[in-house]
Amino acid sequence: MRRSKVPVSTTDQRLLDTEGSADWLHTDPWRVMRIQSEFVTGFGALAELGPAVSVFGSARTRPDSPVYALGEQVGRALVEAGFAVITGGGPGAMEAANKGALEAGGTSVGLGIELPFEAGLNEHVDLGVNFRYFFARKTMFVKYACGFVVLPGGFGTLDELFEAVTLVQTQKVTRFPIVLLGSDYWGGLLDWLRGTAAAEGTVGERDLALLTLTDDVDEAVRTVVDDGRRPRG
Ligand SMILES: C/C(=C\CNc1ncnc2c1ncn2[C@@H]1O[C@H](COP(=O)(O)O)[C@@H](O)[C@H]1O)CO
Repeated sequence: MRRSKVPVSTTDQRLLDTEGSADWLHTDPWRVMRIQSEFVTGFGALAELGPAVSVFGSARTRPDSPVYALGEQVGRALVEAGFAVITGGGPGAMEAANKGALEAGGTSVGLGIELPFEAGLNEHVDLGVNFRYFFARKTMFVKYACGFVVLPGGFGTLDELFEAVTLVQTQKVTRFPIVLLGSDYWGGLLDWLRGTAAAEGTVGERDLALLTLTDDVDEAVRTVVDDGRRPRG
C-alpha cells in the first residue's frame, strides 16, 4: 500500500497494544474463527459416534402429549435397532427422543443452539455440543446421521426437514431416508406438495418419493435401515 492507503498502525501494534476498543471481537473476520471452532468442536465430538439418526420435532411438545410418547418410542426403537439418536437437545419432542434413547441404553446426543430464550440441553442428553450458528449445527445433523425422523413441529422442524429434502434432491447427500412420523399432522403438507406444488411443476413428482409418511414407529425405523442399504437410481 502507498500514500493515503498506508495504515496508521502496524498489525503487530494492534496485536500488542492492550488499550483500545474491543469492537474487533464482533467483526466478521473474528466471527470466521468462531464458526471454524464450531465445526472443529462438532467434528471432534461426533467423529466416533457410529450409526446415528437425527430426530426433529417441536420444542413446544408437552410431556403429557401423545407426540411426546411417540418421540420416546422412536428414540427407544432407534437405539434397539443399533443407532445413536441425535436431536436439537432442546425441550418437547427433542427431549422425548433423547429420553427414549437414554432409557434404552443408547447414545443420546443433543446439538443445542444459543437462543435468546434458551433453556440449555435437556437432562436426557449424554453427549452434548452447543452451537451459536444454525448452519454449523445443521451440518452436524446431516453429516453424522444416516437418516432423519421428523415428528410434528413448527418452523424449526420444517426448516430442518426441507433442508434435508433439498440436500437429497440436489444429490449433496445420498442414501438419506427422511421419515415423517404422524399422518394427521404431516398428511396435509404432503397433500399440498402433491396437489399444488407438484401439480404446478415446482416440485418433481419423483422428489415426493423422498419422503416416507407413517404412524408406525417400527416402519419408520425399518425405512431408515432399508433405505440406507438400497442403491440410489
Ligand atoms: C421454544 C423453546 C425453546 C427452544 N429451544 C430449542 N432448543 C434446541 N433446538 C431448538 C429449539 N427451538 C427450536 N429448535 C430447533 O428447531 C426444531 C424445533 O423447532 P420448532 O419450531 O419448535 O418445530 C428442533 O428440531 C431444533 O433443532 C421454549 O419452549
